Amino acid sequence: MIHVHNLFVELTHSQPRTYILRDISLELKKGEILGIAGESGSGKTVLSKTLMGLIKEPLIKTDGTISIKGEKYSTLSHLKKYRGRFFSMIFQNPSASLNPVFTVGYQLIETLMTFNKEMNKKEAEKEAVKLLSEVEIDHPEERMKSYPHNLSGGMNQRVMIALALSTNPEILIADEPTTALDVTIQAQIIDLLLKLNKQKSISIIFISHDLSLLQTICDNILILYAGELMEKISASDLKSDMIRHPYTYALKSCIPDINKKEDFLFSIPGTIKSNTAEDDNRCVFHDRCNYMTNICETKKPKINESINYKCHHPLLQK
Ligand SMILES: Nc1ncnc2c1ncn2[C@@H]1O[C@H](COP(=O)(O)OP(=O)(O)OP(=O)(O)O)[C@@H](O)[C@H]1O
Repeated sequence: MIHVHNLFVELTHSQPRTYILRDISLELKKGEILGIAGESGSGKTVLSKTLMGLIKEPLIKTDGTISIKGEKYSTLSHLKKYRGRFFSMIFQNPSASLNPVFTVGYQLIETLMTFNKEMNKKEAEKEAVKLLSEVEIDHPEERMKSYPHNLSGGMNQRVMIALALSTNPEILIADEPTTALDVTIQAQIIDLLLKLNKQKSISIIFISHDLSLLQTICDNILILYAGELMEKISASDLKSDMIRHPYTYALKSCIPDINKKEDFLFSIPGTIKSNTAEDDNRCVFHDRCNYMTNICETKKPKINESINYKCHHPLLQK
């Protein structure tokens, strides 16, 4: 459904040249759930916004193509027509994404009528109630009259999902959709997304810091670091520690083990840095990697269709 080839997004007018996304290629199939993980600042949100053609200065796409349903685009302005109709997005904080001065019903009806010009108000109202019950909101007719501040965070996230579904998208981009919710509500929202994925064959791009969640719900996971794709791994390989890249391994080691009493929690030493022209000929993770050798400082490792990790010293070959 989507193929991204060698995508570069840079920060304009920066010295040295600064890459926000560098040489990213990915593929998303119909019905697939693709996870995107990485530390804060690794480029997860910029990648999803680039797919929707939503980035603007100072961010600029400098190279690469995005193919959607066989149509190949090298400029982002052409992606506008897919926004809403093909891609919908749900965000971290539903209460901030909904308009506080309009009822839930009004916001759904407006969106439905904007995207379906032939739909009249009565039909849109009926469809809005149907959407609210599809996202498992009780008494949907009554809820139509509620304002976002009348609803809990979990209910608002369900309304956001209903809004996202109102355009009948083929891909849902969920950017940390449960981070602002408490744990029990998180589980309900995840269950709802998985149900929609199964029932409607909607593909989902799920952005999260939470590797343990991603390995449970996704088919494949992309590990980003400083704007570069470090590894593409299947959920089953991640679960069974069939990990190649030291960064993926380090990220997974940050998940606390409930069965072990530990004196301290593991964290990756150092901090993520900007990806600049200085990284042209070296591994961008080299300065934080336990396996670093001379080659890591002089040659950038490659990731491609046959090698799913960007590392000179993949772990399983040791
Ligand atoms: N409008 C912008 N102007 C300048 N830099 C930006 C802009 N938007 C994002 N960036 C930079 O791009 C990098 C990637 O940001 P992004 O928000 O995609 O990270 P992320 O992985 O989603 O982080 P988080 O998990 O904290 O949401 C960061 O270094 C960020 O500072």
